[in-house]
Amino acid sequence: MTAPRLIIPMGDPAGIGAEVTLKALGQGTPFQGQPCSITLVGDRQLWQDTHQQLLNQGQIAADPGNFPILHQPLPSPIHPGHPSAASGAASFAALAVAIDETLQGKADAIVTAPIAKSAWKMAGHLYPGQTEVLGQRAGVENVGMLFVARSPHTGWQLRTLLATTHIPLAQVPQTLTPALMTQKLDLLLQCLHQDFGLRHPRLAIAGLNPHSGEEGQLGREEQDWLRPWLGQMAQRHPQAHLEGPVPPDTLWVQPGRAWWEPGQEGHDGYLALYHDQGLIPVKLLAFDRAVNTSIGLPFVRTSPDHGTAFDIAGQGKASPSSMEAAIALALDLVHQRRSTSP
Ligand SMILES: NC(=O)C1=CN([C@@H]2O[C@H](COP(=O)(O)OP(=O)(O)OC[C@H]3O[C@@H](n4cnc5c(N)ncnc54)[C@H](O)[C@@H]3O)[C@@H](O)[C@H]2O)C=CC1
Ligand SMILES: NCC(=O)COP(=O)(O)O
Repeated sequence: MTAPRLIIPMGDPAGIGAEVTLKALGQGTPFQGQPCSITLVGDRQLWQDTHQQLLNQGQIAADPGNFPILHQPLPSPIHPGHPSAASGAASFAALAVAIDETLQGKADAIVTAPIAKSAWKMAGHLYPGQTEVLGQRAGVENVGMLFVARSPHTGWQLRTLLATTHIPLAQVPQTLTPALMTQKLDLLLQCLHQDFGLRHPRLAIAGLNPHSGEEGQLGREEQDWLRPWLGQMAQRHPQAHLEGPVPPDTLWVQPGRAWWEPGQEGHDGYLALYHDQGLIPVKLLAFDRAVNTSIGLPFVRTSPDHGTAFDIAGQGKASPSSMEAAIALALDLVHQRRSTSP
């Protein structure tokens, strides 16, 4: 069996993508003792300049010269911390190359460095994020945004799927429908089985309103359709244990305990109804180690949970820990899928 082949597009060249990637790769490969091959995508000179700058600061960073680089020249000069149409065009092109290579069977997993959606817009690429581009190019409509983080204190793994992602808050109630929720729940259960080996998972599903609506006094979605929908889902998935709609504030008490206190149990997965409902607890607990994973794709895709960090770009201050976790999880998922594929 060949070692997993990972491909890493640089992300926004005005951000911290190259820095966290080279720091995470440290001495090169194998990665944390695991054999793998890594291909970098992006402007060769920028990879090399980033390496040189980190070396000048006495930091540990892998030499990009030790990896194959699929060179994507910058359309015009980039200034760290300043996203532009050029930086957006470059990050979009690098992602497109990584997807093409993977769909052609030349890589097993894509580990994306962060892009800026605003820079994509400046470059004329009107996508809410990388997830949608990955789904479209892979021909998959139902892609899920799952955040995965392992507690360094207890070893417990937090897994949170977002039912809706990059839409304005005001659009959340009308976007959430029983059909969408069914798609996302099916996807989460399939992923927990395929990628994490969990056949009988315990899941908690968030409510939308304070106190899950308090019998309609604080919002009606729970009683109008979320509760009946959950009843149907319990019949559709008798192998799983589904709880909800859990009041969205108290939902996160138990994962907090499971994260910090040995012996505490959390659920195997959480279904949050919108971006910040799921990501505020994820980032509060695990900003330094959570991984954004796209589920439903025909290949593995992971990414650090943070963004481009333009405020510290080019300064050598960025922490590589979430990128390290993203690379490690990509390797785990490739191994897991290989072991379960027929
Ligand atoms: N996976 C992706 O491609 C993601 C991209 N973004 C994009 O990133 C851009 C900036 O978003 P923000 O909300 O400002 O989030 P951000 O994560 O880039 O920055 C938030 C704060 O965390 C700090 N930070 C982020 N990563 C860090 C690291 N590795 N080490 C040390 N400090 C770090 C930053 O300096 C900043 O103070 C936006 O354009 C957004 O669309 C945001 C999240 C994920
Ligand atoms: N908040 C998560 C995020 O912005 C990542 O989005 P994507 O680019 O991975 O779709």
